[in-house]
Amino acid sequence: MARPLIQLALDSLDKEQTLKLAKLAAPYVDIIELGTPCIKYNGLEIVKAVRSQHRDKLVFADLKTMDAGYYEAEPFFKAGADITTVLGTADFGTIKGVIDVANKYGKQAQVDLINVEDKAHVAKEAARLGAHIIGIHTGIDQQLAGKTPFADLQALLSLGLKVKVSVAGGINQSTVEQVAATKPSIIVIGGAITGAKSPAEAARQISVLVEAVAIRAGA
Ligand SMILES: O=C([C@H](O)CO)[C@H](O)[C@H](O)COP(=O)(O)O
Repeated sequence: MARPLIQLALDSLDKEQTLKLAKLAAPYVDIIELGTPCIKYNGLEIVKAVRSQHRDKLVFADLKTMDAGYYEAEPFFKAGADITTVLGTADFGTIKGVIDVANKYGKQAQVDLINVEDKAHVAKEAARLGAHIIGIHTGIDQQLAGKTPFADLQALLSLGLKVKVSVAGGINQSTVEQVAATKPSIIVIGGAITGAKSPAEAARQISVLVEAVAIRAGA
């Protein structure tokens, strides 16, 4: 089995701290995400900086677009982002706009199902519109209320849509094997790496755990 890609989520407002964390964890991750707080604070410049420092990684701009999809996402693709996000709670016209502009640049649009009531309906429609990735996402505030993404991930995967599936929401060294075993395309890890005493070691541990699950599944 091809292992899921590992996405490092960077949610700090501090540009230097963001670049430092990206550098420390880069050897162990496939995708570097500029999280929504980071993108709102630092804008296009942080995308350009990460793009130029990590030519071999996918750069993810977590715009969480809610309106004017094509118009909002285009400058981020031009700046070097490979993937941008649009909210599943947005109008399908907005979602289509982000998909269209992603296709124009040979990039990818991710539909984030955070706070979406009928996830199956939105996921099916997003897939029909040509979304490249659909994301199950338990947000930071939802995590504080004790929620996890695991049941929603199973439900989305069981739809069998022809689209990549990403999962985010408080995943750490204790839960990443259980998540990897369900075979999502992308596993997002934020706080478990960025909040660790040694972010590089935490990222290394996670990559070893994900690799081990893939090897066991292929055996
Ligand atoms: O997308 C995120 C959040 O909504 C803030 O924008 C996080 O990057 C995502 O949840 C991953 O971080 P962890 O939950 O800390 O793993």
